[in-house]
Amino acid sequence: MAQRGYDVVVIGAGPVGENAAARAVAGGLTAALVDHERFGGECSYWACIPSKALLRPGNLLSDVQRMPGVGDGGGLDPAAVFARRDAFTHGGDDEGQVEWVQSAGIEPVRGHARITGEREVTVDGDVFHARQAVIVCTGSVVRMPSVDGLEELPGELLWTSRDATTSSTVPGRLAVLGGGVVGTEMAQAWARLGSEVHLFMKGARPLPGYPAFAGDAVADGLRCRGVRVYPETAVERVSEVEGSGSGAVRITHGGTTLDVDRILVATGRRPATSDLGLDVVGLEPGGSLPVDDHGCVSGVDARWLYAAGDVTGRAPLTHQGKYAARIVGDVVAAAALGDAVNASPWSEHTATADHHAVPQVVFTDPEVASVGLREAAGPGQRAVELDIAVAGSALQADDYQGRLRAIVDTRRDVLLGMTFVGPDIAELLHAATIAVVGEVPLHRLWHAVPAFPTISEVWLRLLEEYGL
Ligand SMILES: Cc1cc2nc3c(=O)[nH]c(=O)nc-3n(C[C@H](O)[C@H](O)[C@H](O)COP(=O)(O)OP(=O)(O)OC[C@H]3O[C@@H](n4cnc5c(N)ncnc54)[C@H](O)[C@@H]3O)c2cc1C
Ligand SMILES: NC(=O)c1ccc[n+]([C@@H]2O[C@H](COP(=O)([O-])OP(=O)(O)OC[C@H]3O[C@@H](n4cnc5c(N)ncnc54)[C@H](O)[C@@H]3O)[C@@H](O)[C@H]2O)c1
Repeated sequence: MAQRGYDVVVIGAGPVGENAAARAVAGGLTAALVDHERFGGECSYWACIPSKALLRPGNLLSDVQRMPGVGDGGGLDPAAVFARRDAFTHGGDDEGQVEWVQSAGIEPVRGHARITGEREVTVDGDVFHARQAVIVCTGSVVRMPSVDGLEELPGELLWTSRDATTSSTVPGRLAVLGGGVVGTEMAQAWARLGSEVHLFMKGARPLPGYPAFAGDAVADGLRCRGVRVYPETAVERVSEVEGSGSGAVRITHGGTTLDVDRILVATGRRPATSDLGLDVVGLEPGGSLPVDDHGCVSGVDARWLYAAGDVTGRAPLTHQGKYAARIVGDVVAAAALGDAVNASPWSEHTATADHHAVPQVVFTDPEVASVGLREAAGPGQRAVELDIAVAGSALQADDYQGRLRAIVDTRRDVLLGMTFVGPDIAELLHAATIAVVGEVPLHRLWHAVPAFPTISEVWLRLLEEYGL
């Protein structure tokens, strides 16, 4: 049993853990980074990167099909799409990622980490002492819904997001359970790759956290690609179809049945804390690790336990987790040097954006992009909604359909949130994020003249609609 000492021990080498460790090292500390699976985490091999690699060809094809004069684009070549995806994920090989970790001056450690005491982590028998801090970045894992028969289903028939992002076989018929972000993106991708897709959801439309016009547009887009959308439909039971040979799943809903080849469960995720030793520090295993705005875990004395990313239950997105990681790394480095932690909102040590300006893009066709508030939440807030119908959008695609909603603080004349839906709007989002974070007065935004003819000209229409 070896004993090793570092200033910081980071558990979990996903995008968040890597950034926390790198930032601590840049601040002059030593850091060990432990992972029990692949360096690069969920995002690199089973989530953001492969899912976007699967979606982009289909969305590009839709762009082509909306444009007279460039042919119909043919169809997708699934083998080529899978090969490009596998190039992005290096076929699951994380050696390049480990090399980057080493080049950043971080010590990579492979193994399962558990907290075994104050400032102490044990990895497969070896004890790591963290002089300054332990930072937990263990991410999240799939949450299985309680559907009758799901647990008994043979593994090869049941897909999670890991199968949906890594499969190189196109199922003939695919049922998707859950109309959230994973459900809609993967329904879109696999329909484009050739599957007959059936998308089941509890609510009236997909993407329940978004304005209704966004969910409706995504549902229409999916239907347009042949997806059968089942709103307000509870799947009551699933079972293997007997004698189906290669395997098929029977889905029972509302008194009818449907047979498919695979079922993808996309009903959410839970924090990866069940086997982390949280009980040793008086926390509940399996729950999220609530943190303050400096990333310090609440309910643990002496400020040595920090967390960032999906495990905290804050915004479960790669970019927001990396933002939290940069802050935690800087906070821990400052504390080690005896420097004061700057507790002011919007300071280098405070994750203020988590409360006001979390951006997210759903890469369906149409895309949905939002930051900050999506609904007016009280007095002094006004929702301004309009179609995206400017010269730039008309030139972008024939029959371009898009819409936006802005939430404005009418007392301060600043933007609190923005939601866009439409083809090719993802890159519009950062302008909105800057306006929200910078609290740029709308009368000043009036002078930010959008170039003609771009889709961004909708900003001018928005300000006119607001009354400028
Ligand atoms: C299908 C899908 C698509 C997504 N697409 C996007 C997207 O387009 N954009 C976006 O912003 N977000 C997206 N997300 C969300 C994104 O993947 C997560 O927010 C992100 O991966 C969180 O990073 P993390 O570092 O906190 O956790 P993870 O990436 O999950 O990494 C955690 C790491 O910790 C390791 N670990 C866990 N427990 C231990 C332990 N006890 N000991 C050692 N190691 C441990 C794991 O092996 C893993 O490597 C997507 C998610 C899914 C499922
Ligand atoms: N582009 C992106 O930014 C992106 C892409 C994919 C995932 N992610 C992130 O990953 C996380 C996980 O995504 P997700 O889609 O798994 O979770 P989610 O929480 O976004 O969606 C899950 C959906 O499943 C529904 N649901 C739950 N139980 C159900 C049941 N029994 N039957 C039918 N529907 C049921 C929920 O109502 C919800 O709408 C999210 O936080 C998301 O932000 C982000």
